[in-house]
Amino acid sequence: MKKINLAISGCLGRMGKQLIKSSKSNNNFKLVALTESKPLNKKIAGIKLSQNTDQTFENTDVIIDFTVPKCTLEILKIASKLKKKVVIGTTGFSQKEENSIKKYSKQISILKAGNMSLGVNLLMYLTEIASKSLNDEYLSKIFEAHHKHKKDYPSGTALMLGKGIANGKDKKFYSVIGKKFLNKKNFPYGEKINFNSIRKGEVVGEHEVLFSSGKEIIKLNHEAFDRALYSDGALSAAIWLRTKKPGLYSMRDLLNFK
Ligand SMILES: NC(=O)C1=CN([C@@H]2O[C@H](COP(=O)(O)OP(=O)(O)OC[C@H]3O[C@@H](n4cnc5c(N)ncnc54)[C@H](O)[C@@H]3O)[C@@H](O)[C@H]2O)C=CC1
Ligand SMILES: O=C(O)C1=N[C@H](C(=O)O)C[C@H](O)C1
Repeated sequence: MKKINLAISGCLGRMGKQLIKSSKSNNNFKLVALTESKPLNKKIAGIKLSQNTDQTFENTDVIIDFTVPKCTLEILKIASKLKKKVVIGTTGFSQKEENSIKKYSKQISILKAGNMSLGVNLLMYLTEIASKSLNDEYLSKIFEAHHKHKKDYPSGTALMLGKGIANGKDKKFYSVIGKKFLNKKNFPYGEKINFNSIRKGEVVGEHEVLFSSGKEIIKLNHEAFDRALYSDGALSAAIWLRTKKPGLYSMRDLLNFK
């Protein structure tokens, strides 16, 4: 089968570097473009780094984006004009930006996931089942820990897990979001879902969903140790997206966790 011409944005970032490494050892891909936020006279894997322009992406089949929301929207504007497919791993979007992504997905195929790992998407599915199975005596809260460089909180994964709790109760997610704590030693359960985000060291990613009745606590936990987890998921998404018509897809569509 013809190789997928791949572009990676944010190529000097933690995920960008991981994606270059993982794509170079994956025969399904030919790396054709690498972008960064400013002009750099630098080559990686024989490819001259550039910025996000029509010309940069002209020869691309799929763009994988793990950057910042502003960059993602910049890429989607170009991708929708050139009819390119996009895998979005970036997190920290506002509601307005989420709505823009939805609008672009009417024109092009987009797979967007706050966490590209099989484990977290399975955890979200298990969270939905737990939330559906437990009565309203059980309150819930979500804990997450990441490296000290991470700017957004709660993490995209924590928000996914919160959505899993809401889905289990057949409620709108935004109606059940509680308090968002940062670097608290302890944090309370509430009538809504409270979040606590710890930023320390070089933690790759840890998430825990807790359900408590006061008489017992049920904990669902995921720990990531290697960013290859995410790049492998993103590359699988790029392959899966190849045959998909315009629309907004998630890893749950790819993994078939219904
Ligand atoms: N969905 C998932 O499975 C995962 C998502 N992430 C998310 O990916 C994003 C990036 O994470 P990291 O790689 O750790 O961050 P990072 O800060 O190490 O890398 C981001 C890169 O994007 C670049 N960038 C910013 N604006 C740009 C522009 N206009 N054009 C091109 N490049 C631009 C930056 O210069 C930087 O090199 C975060 O939102 C994070 O939450 C991270 C890991 C897994
Ligand atoms: O910034 C990170 O590192 C990660 N971000 C994603 C998130 O916001 O959930 C996914 C993963 O947890 C790593």
